[in-house]
Amino acid sequence: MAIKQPLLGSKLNRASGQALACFGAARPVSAVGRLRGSGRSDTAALGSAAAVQAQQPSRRTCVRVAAGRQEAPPDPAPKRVAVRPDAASVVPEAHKVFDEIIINVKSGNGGNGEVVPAGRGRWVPNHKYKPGGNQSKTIWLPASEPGDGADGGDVVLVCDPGVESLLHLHAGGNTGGKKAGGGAKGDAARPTFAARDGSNANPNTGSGGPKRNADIKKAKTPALEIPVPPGTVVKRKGTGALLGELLQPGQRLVVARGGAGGHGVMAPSREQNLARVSRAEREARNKGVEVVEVDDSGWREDVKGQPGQQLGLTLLLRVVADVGLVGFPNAGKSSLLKSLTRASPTIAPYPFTTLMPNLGVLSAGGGASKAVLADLPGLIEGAHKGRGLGRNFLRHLRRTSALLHVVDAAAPDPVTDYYAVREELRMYNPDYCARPHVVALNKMDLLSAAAAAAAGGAGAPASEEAAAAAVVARMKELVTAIRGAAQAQAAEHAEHAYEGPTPVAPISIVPCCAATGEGLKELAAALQRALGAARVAEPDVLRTAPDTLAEARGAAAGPAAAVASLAATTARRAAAAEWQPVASTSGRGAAPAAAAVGAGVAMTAVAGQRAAATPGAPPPAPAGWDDGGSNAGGGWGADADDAGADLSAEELAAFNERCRSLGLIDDKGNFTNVRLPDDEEAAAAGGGAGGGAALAEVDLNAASPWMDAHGAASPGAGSGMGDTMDAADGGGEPDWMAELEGLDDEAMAAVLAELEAEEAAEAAAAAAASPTTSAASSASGGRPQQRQQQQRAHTSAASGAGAAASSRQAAAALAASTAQVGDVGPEEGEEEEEEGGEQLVRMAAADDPDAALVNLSLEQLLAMEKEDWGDNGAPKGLL
Ligand SMILES: Nc1nc2c(ncn2[C@@H]2O[C@H](COP(=O)(O)OP(=O)(O)OP(=O)(O)O)[C@@H](O)[C@H]2O)c(=O)[nH]1
Ligand SMILES: [Mg+2]
Repeated sequence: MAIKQPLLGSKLNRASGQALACFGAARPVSAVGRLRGSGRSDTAALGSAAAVQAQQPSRRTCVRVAAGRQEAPPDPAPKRVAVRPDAASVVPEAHKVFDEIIINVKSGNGGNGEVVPAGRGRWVPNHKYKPGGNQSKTIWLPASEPGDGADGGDVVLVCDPGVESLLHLHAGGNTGGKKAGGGAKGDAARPTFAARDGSNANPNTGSGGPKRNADIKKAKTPALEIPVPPGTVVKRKGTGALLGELLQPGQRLVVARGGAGGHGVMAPSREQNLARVSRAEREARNKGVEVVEVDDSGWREDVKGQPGQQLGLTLLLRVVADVGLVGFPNAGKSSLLKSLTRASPTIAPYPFTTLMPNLGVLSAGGGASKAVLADLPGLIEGAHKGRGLGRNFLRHLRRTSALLHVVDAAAPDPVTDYYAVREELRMYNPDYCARPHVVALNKMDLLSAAAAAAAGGAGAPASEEAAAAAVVARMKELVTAIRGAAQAQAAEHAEHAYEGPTPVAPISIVPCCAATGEGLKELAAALQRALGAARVAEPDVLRTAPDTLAEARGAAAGPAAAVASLAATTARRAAAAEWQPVASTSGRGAAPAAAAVGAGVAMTAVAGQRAAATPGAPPPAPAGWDDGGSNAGGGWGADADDAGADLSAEELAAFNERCRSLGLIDDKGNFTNVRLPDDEEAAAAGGGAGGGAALAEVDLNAASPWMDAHGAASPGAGSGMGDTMDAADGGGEPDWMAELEGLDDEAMAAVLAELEAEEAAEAAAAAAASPTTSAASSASGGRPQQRQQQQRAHTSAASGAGAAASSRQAAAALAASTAQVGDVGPEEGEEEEEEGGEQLVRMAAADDPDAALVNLSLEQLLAMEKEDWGDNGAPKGLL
């Protein structure tokens, strides 16, 4: 009985049979095995083209290759995409992300192969012919030399150190705005880069190809090279699959393989065809296959060139730099980069002047090697969640080894600024906080000017001295408080057992002034030390040393003692360190700024002497998270600028007071679980109790001399920047931050209306998806209310943890700490975030049956945790 077995379209490919006939080779081709179009259509996936090419020999069923061919011509020079630094075309996109782009790429189609009628040769022009010579004009080309079509051009990304950004790709592709060969819906606006198609083997068999000499086996098609800057990460759009990273100059990544050229085929003669068909039929029948139809047109498919690949790519730039400059907007990062290096970034008195990282090479500071500094766009609170495009900016830190925290010393609360940025780093990626870092207290000139004004006016010698003293006092206070904030962050990390390495203290805190150049030498030296530390430090050294952690944990038992013990640790380090006085710059003039920087020397020396004179000072602590004192001679931990290392009783009191004002410890000296709230939380708290009141005062605009001076330049009504950030907050979508900048009132109203509509749609979708949470969310009227609910829940959970008296409170603490784990998770896909969030919530609920009793229903808790997880910036993509 005949077995009915459809032959994939019920057709046989007779080309296979022909191969047997032509070569008589014992190829493993069964009548059912060789199917029409086999192996020819699977070129969509990246890399499959290579596999297809590997199969090519087996596909050449009817090609006879003549011996003694000439060598193939050398590859033509690859075509390069012109870099168009046409800023005009991108200016309207201001405040969008330029270091990320989605592009379409399309590799070239393969050219068609040649079909030569069986048994027939032909006369072709003789290229060696010269008039008057003895060569004939034409030569007889045997019929057995059909030419192959050329492969289509590849699309290749090339790492080019001469390119600094992805801007040139934003300027458009090379297809004149056209989408090459179709593409997914909605991607028409993307820049499209298409490589050239392969030429046909013979102009008679297709269109466009150059006339080829039959001696040439296969023409080459130049690849389309797209230059990208070092540090470009390439992902497949849609799946997010990482295709590769380009780090080294000259590195190449083939992102789309050109389609394979069609094979030259000698068309079978009628007799051959008949014989082949009947043989295939016979073989199939012998195997019990019922043959419905025999397709002998397969060889024609072989002649056709394969289509090229077409895909969407997401290109991200993570700069490759040694030091990343981080800080709030307007802190002076770009100004410092400009002063420290030869880079010329844009500097302006409005936030988000810097949209893309600026690179500069630091050769000062006595370091043997040159360091690349990357000035990043400003961060704001909530950056780790994406506020103000923070996530886009934070990812640039991935490849830096050390950080320079730029703090505006003249801002209302520089310490809070520093702490806020540190927290953003920690919540985005805890590893960032374990990197050696230097704090630059920038704009000391403004501090000095303010002090001089307060002391009775600049110019009078007596008041100048008083001003200098006031600046020194302020600087000392700042240095001490920043040290304290760093330690408190480490202590908090230990107390809550957050994931990741413990945040480290700054290697140096350097007062400086980008405007006058004061302190820059010291800053450069400090950066070199930080880089030295990063180079020598094992990963473990960057992490927490157990003994230091133990001290930090002791904070829970005796907070005041813990603060003292932390301070003592620092003092021990100061005593043990080989003090290296900072080169004084005070000799340059009697300006208060110079005095302030010079005061760093005096204070360093005083601190060193005082620490050395402390009776019974314990031996130096072992290398640790903020220590590593073994590197004498200016290495890791040699805090030459650590003016606040040794604390007197009053200083300690001031330090505690500072911590209290920051909300890091409560009135009794206990470390609190208070985090710096975002603007919404501050608004919800209404300048409420405890640290909230102090924290609510944080306002980038208020009372800032430099902002006031330039406030009028800010767009929109009111205080510009502040308004913009609030609007971005209200929208809840970080990317709106960019969009809102510079909009007029009308446009702003339209954007806000759109935001509201979107939120309403979101709420409706959420209600449809989850009937249990819909009641709560609709009752509370959408996302802002949901957030407030979450905040209330969060607050009650935190306060429960503080009291720590009952199992319910323990439950709240558990829930809170569970949420924190989510906060610091690494980046992953969005779906994973959701799943992970739910999982954690379920775990929390399962572990703690009392959770529902802590002023919260389980539904509320679920909603809160989901919200938390979604907003915590946890990981989208591998950034
Ligand atoms: N007086 C004074 N002004 C400074 C100093 N450093 C920077 N500025 C000013 O501060 C403003 C902001 O400087 P930028 O360097 O653009 O600040 P940024 O941190 O790069 O700002 P973003 O790019 O927006 O994040 C500019 O008007 C600078 O002139 C300084 O040391 N003293
Ligand atoms: Mg800048």
